[in-house]
Amino acid sequence: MPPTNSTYKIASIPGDGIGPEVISAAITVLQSLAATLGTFSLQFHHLPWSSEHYKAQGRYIPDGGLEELRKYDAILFGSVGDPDVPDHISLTGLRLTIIRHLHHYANLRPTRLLRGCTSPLAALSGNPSLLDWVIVRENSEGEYTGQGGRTHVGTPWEVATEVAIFTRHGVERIMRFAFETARERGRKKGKPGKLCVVTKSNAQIHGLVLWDEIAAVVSKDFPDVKWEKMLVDAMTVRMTLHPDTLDTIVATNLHADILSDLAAALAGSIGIAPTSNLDPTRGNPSMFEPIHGSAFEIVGKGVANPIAAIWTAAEMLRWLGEEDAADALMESVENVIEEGCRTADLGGNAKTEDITSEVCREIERAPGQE
Ligand SMILES: NC(=O)c1ccc[n+]([C@@H]2O[C@H](COP(=O)([O-])OP(=O)(O)OC[C@H]3O[C@@H](n4cnc5c(N)ncnc54)[C@H](O)[C@@H]3O)[C@@H](O)[C@H]2O)c1
Ligand SMILES: O=C(O)C[C@@H](O)C(=O)O
Ligand SMILES: [K+]
Ligand SMILES: [Mn+2]
Repeated sequence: MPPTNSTYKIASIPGDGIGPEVISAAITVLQSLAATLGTFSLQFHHLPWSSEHYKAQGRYIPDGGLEELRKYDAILFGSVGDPDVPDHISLTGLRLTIIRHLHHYANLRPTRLLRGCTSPLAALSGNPSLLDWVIVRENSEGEYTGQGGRTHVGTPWEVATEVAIFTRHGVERIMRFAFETARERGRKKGKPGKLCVVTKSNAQIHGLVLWDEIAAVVSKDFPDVKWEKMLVDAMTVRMTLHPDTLDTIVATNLHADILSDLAAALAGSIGIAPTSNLDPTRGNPSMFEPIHGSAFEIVGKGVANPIAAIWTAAEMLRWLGEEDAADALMESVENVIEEGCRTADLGGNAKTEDITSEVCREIERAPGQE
């Protein structure tokens, strides 16, 4: 196919902690890729929305900011969370507000063992292909709706509620998205799609029973996808002991949040794991971020692993339709890790900027680029 030379407008929100360090690395790598391939270009617009901004202005997002986001083709996000601001204020003030406003109801969290990474699972040594998953996280409701409240605050009879919300609309749309994802992954592998619906309907007897019922109804439209249910506690055991039996996984907002950190650790580090907050209707720009947070204890040391942010950048390119560029970027990343250039979380002593410059060098010397 001839190059289309599209130009994409990207809003970057580096945020807090190591967010600015890893987003700067991802942007450097993306610009090197765009310059080398010459098939697309990227224009970044930086938005300083962060806890510093909140401490100075009393809000994370300025007036009109959410509307402004709609002008972009995608959003590249770092992390939010600051030692001086309660975590629930920062997460709600920035990440969750954007996700709610732009209807990012599907959150995709791919995990695989990149070349050169070592899993803590002995069973995977010598056969990394045994771990290749994508977790589909429901990103709009469940345990994350902010419904509930506190009364009798500070007294011995204080009450707090945290209400999980499951709507037929919300559950059905994420199930359809998960079945479609499983079908598409099966098609690419030349096998039937495979979906594991994570649940906890033995104890969460209303919302998760609805979840299971809707999964069964939606499955009728996907007779080619092999699906099953699994309780979330048992799922942690299966991920650890039988990773090869899983492919696409769908879970509620909170269950998937927890399972995806486990998945990242099983693939070697939280420092490599990417995520995409998607509006699958494409009515709004989607937002891409590493799954990790602000990592306060390593801020400013130059040791943050930028690979989660770089893999995130590859997923952003994929969503924008630049599949070949995304594949080329991941090829370069894996070559760098395999050559032994690794940050401390992966057992090495390379700095953030070493990985960044090595990935750029690898992009420039990839086949066809000399
Ligand atoms: N989406 C987000 O923006 C997001 C995600 C998770 C946590 N948070 C926030 O971040 C703050 C810290 O949370 P936490 O400590 O639970 O999670 P975290 O992901 O920030 O850190 C967990 C551990 O992983 C390490 N780590 C994380 N990313 C790394 C990287 N790229 N390279 C090397 N090591 C890395 C950290 O040093 C720490 O030991 C909190 O305020 C939390 O609310 C935000
Ligand atoms: O759960 C969240 O929203 C924050 C963070 O832990 C994440 O994984 O995105
Ligand atoms: K993040
Ligand atoms: Mn998380």
